Amino acid sequence: MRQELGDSMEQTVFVDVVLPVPIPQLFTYRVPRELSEYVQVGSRVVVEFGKSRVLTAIIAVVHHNPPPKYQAKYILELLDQIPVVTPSQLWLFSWVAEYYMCHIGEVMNIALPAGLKISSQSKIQYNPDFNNPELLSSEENTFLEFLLTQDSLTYDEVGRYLEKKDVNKVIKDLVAKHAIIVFEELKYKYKPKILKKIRLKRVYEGSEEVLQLIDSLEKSTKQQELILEYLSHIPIQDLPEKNKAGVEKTKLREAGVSDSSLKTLKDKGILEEIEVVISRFEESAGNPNKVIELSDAQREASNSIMEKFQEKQVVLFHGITGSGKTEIYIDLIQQVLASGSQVLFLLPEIALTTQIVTRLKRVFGSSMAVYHSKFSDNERVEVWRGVLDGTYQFVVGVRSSIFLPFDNLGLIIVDEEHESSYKQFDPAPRYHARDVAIMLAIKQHAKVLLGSATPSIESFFQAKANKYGLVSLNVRFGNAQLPEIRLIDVKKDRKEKTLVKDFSQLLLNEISSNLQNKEQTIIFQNRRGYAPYLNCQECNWIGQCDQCAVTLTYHMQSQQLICHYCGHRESTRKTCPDCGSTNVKSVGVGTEKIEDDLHEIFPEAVISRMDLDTTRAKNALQNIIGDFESGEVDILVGTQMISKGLDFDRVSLVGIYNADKMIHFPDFRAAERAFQLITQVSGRAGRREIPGKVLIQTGSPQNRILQFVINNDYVGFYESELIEREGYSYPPFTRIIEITVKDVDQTLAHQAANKLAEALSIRLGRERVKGPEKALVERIRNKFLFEVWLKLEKDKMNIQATKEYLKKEIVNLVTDKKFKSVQVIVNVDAV
Ligand SMILES: Nc1ncnc2c1ncn2[C@@H]1O[C@H](COP(=O)(O)OP(=O)(O)OP(=O)(O)O)[C@@H](O)[C@H]1O
Ligand SMILES: [Zn+2]
Repeated sequence: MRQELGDSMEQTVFVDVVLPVPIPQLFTYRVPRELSEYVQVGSRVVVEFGKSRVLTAIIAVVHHNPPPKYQAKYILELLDQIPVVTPSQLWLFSWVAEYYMCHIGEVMNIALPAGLKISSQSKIQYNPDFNNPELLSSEENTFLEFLLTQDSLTYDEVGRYLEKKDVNKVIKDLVAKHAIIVFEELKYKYKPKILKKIRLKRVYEGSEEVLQLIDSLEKSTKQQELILEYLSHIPIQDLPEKNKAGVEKTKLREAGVSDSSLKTLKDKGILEEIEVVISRFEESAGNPNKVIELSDAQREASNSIMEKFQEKQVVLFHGITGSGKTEIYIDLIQQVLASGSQVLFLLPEIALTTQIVTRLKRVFGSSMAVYHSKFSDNERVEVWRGVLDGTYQFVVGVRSSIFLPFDNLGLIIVDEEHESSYKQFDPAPRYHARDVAIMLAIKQHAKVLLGSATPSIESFFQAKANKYGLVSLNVRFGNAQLPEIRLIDVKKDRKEKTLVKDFSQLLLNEISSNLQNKEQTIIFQNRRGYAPYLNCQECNWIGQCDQCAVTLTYHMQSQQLICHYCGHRESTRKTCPDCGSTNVKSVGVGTEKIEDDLHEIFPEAVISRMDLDTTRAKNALQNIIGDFESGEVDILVGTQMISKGLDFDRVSLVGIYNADKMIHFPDFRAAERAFQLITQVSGRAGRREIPGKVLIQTGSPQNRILQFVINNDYVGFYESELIEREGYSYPPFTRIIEITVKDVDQTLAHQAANKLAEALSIRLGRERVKGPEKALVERIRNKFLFEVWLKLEKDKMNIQATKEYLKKEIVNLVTDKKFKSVQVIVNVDAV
């Protein structure tokens, strides 16, 4: 907060600011006297950083102490009279930085929408003092002549003029010859949305005046028509005060009004044009008081959640698929909003673009804001400001919405709390939104509701330990029953040669009878593309990414081989690059191939596909879901995207094409993930009157996880998984810090990782330090990756002290000349 200045008003004011860059400390700047009264914590300032960068920073402290070690520069500009970042946010940013071992500037960078960070761009200008034209080459001369005709040019514009990609050298030379000047121009990123409107000048507002005006235009039919058209929108004869708001220009145009008559009437001083700033979000006709009738079981669950909140900050709500968790959330949200507090509802990325938002909008209308990565920066800025000024008391958003400027939260709901997409992988901060939400709630004395049909092992553990309240809902809403789940032994079918394109007869029969009954089917395969790889049948060549240690995935539609790690693409090959054979085949199965095979087997069926490849465009996902909802599509093939909280009426069959990859994945969380994913996908079946069936194709029907899945036994799964976790010291018994050491030189990366692991084990003990080992994908974008894992027992280790020690050891490593090029990445609570 701003400190009292008392009678020392003459003293120079300094501010310590957070800069959106990875540096460990705050920087001090000096405030020009004319601004010193206005600087406040949480306001943005524009400052120069380094020699040529201009950045937006946030004021964290206002004081009178000049920095001891350097001469403070002046702030260049103060952007806000009213702070855009709250004290609670600044606190959260530094908590996140500390906990996830990154810099506060990196948190700020992720938290603030780009539209709130003005940036600078370099431009060049002719130097008016230049008088050595003999120094210039003829090319430079021509360019300078062109520059003289322009005010200034951006680097891009220079590139376009010179038809060169890299103009740095050209510019550097010209600067050295003092022929041009480089300067920074600030670009404001946020642009308000402007609506152009037309209205009558005030003198015509009265009914007498209007009538006279119409009469006076007797001879100019077009102009008279325009006035009459205007009056049809705004009957100022009856309501003169309506004139003030005017009519949208586009509305008049739609009615056939020409620009020329508009211009004439403007020139004559009869009409005027005004611009108003409007919201980017449509006013939707919500009915804020829509009453939900909860079923008895739902009402009981809702009451029980409220009761548990009396004692516990966090409640875990374990409600099976289709139990109607959303309706219960709505009930709770209404109660909290009515008490005057803010509510944040977190959803995983995919779930958010879809049905649930529509359902919430219907209840909460335009008082609810949505915060999403497919929104433009401008839209994000409007949500940010709307939360600040109280327009939005309720926000539904993805993980980054925990950074919005709330100051009075009453409830945070984390739906599908088990979802790993709540954890950010790259770049830093590598935070887990669920865990940050709990910290935020503690800070603001709010409650947290974690909801899932398949809770994370961590959360269920906390609930069992009585740290969180636990509420369970074990019946589906209405008359719906949980689906019947059966395993199909594909090994047996393969031996008996009854598989058709790797589909079992049983699954095909069920799909076929579903088609006859006009019921819908979902087929799940957790692999996109056509086939995992291309393989030469003669010499065994396999298509690999040049830069990453992975096979390239074959995509048939685009006829490309694509690396799913770095995005590298190349066109497919008909012949083997090694031996020249034409016997090159695709091996393995992705969603694109399944769609293709099903087309062949069921030519009459309408089939659609939902994966990363088909949903890139802005509305693609909605369209796929819409077509499936409306019943136009018979079979939907998809990756894990189809498991995310979708609610369809007529799905009576879910087929899981191959469960084996999921259950045999080499990762301590593989079992948990597989159980969650298969249960969630299965949960899309039979959500209404029609009972659902789930068929799972597998080579390991005896597998522990699958046995729990078919019995719908979450608690059994949890208990068995917990034994495994305890045996191997994995979370929830430990915290895991994953350290990745990267370098283009494999040996160097390995040596560096070894050195770090050695240093860490001296203090922590060998048994707490695992590795270094090659990462699962050992090379990405030409860098070799080695991982060191710290397993820190929660009850024995001082995590804070360990982190400090780790920081120190990393600094030791990277300041060693030998390892100068090595990059170290720390991921706290890696998942
Ligand atoms: N009280 C209610 N009144 C009317 N319809 C309801 C009610 N409760 C639930 N439903 C309907 O039942 C269906 C399932 O509810 P919902 O999608 O909220 O389940 P869920 O618990 O979120 O399941 P999942 O975890 O599988 O996503 C929805 O279509 C929902 O509209
Ligand atoms: Zn690659």
